[in-house]
Amino acid sequence: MPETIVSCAGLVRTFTAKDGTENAVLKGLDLTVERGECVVIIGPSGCGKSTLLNLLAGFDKPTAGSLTVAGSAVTGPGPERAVVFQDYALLPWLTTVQNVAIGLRIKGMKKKERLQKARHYLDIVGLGHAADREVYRLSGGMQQRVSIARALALEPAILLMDEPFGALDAIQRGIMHTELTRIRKETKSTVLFITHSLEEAVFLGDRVIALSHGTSGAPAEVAVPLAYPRDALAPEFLDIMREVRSLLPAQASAAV
Ligand SMILES: Nc1ncnc2c1ncn2[C@@H]1O[C@H](COP(=O)(O)OP(=O)(O)OP(=O)(O)O)[C@@H](O)[C@H]1O
Repeated sequence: MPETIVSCAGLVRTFTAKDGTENAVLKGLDLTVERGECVVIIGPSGCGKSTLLNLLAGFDKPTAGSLTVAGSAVTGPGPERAVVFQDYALLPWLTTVQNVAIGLRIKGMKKKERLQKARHYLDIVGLGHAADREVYRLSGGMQQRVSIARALALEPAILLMDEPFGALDAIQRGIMHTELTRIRKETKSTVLFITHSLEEAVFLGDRVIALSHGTSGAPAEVAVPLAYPRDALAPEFLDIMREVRSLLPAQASAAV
């Protein structure tokens, strides 16, 4: 039986400007994510992808509707929802392992245990050898792996990833796609991933969900029943990319 990790029902987020104008970004979104799934969110700029992620992370509160993660209502940030952003948000004055361990303070773990766990997750992201290096000396791709290790170390119910590879060059991006697939297999993580890239969406997702401006109800989605490793040039991959593109408005699909 699948276990629901994320459940949004009738989720509304309306922003009100100083002059009273209302911007209804989410108008009653229904969405679920099951344990172990990688759900990718795609959609035109400004449609509310980051708004949704911020609500899930507990950085923002819905105007109406319900939002639960791992069976509990979201009322603020928590270690069961780890966020990975495009900028790595690392502390440059700390070493790599200290950067990963620091997030574990929130769990009240002793220092020795924190460092042990941090080293374990650095091994998982392939950075065990760089544990004691100054983090700011690492490449962009390596720094993004550190931020993923920091998120994984929390052993969260879900990893929330907001365009995490957006700042990487094409080669690093490709490496990170393969790595994330491997890490998911190894840690059985549940992931909600935001991207502008159709190829990234189909490469990583079990399901790709397309938001639109003012999404209400269950958004359109495409299942990606392709085995790993996925070949972005295979006809069945391209067919799914086309299907996902057809869910986007013409201007947005021209841009991706
Ligand atoms: N704190 C805020 N206050 C007011 N308006 C906001 C706030 N956060 C987001 N918005 C508005 O909500 C809408 C959705 O923004 P959001 O950042 O979620 O879009 P997005 O789909 O992630 O866009 P992009 O793909 O460009 O990153 C935009 O119109 C934005 O201006």
